[in-house]
Amino acid sequence: MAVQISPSILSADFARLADEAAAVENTADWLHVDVMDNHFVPNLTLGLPVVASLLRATSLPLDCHLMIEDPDRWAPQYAEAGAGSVTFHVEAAQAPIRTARAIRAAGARAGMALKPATPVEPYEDMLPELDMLLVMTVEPGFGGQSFLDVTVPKIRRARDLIRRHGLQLWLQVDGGVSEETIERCAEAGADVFVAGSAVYGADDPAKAVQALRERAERATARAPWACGH
Ligand SMILES: O=C(CO)[C@@H](O)[C@H](O)COP(=O)(O)O
Ligand SMILES: [Co+2]
Repeated sequence: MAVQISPSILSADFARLADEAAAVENTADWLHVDVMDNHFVPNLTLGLPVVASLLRATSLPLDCHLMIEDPDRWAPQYAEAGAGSVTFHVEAAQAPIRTARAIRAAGARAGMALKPATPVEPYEDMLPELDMLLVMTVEPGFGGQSFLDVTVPKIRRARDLIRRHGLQLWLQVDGGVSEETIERCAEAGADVFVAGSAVYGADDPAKAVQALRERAERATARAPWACGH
């Protein structure tokens, strides 16, 4: 199971998004796009028109993280627009299974996100409906926050559930992921790593992606759960 790095453009210069995407095009796997509506989270970013423009501006697949109310209505539209992956928050969804199926039907990977205090166990039965589970490692809403260590046991429990069910879904972490914290996440079982300030706050974003990948790969190789994968 390969490590994947998804730089978050929340920490990029919004006036130069095409250039900022190009800066990581050769080293990143995805471009993480944080959609915030100022209702689900106390911050406002961008929506479908910017996603449509970004799709034309980069060859990287877009990993859209929807921090919005009513994702049941909006998430399939991001998939129809051409996002490679669309992740909605379960706390905001009225019908998470229907929404995950609608994302897949529109041709994208379906992701479901959990805020730091939302447990994974109640959603065990719906994991087969998903292509990715996102464990938030900060409270959603802002870049540049400190990694919440309290979320690491949940990453471990999520990996354990995925393994026990024999599922292939990816396990993403998002928030405060840096060269200092990425190994903790990888050892606990994460395989897709979002990083905003650690990439776009660096002098060389492309090199920052490589450095994160190397650390995650080293930690994955020594992770106990990796045996048999
Ligand atoms: O979804 C979010 C924040 O809510 C993230 O994707 C942030 O953009 C990550 O930024 P860093 O914590 O890596 O600076
Ligand atoms: Co995000």
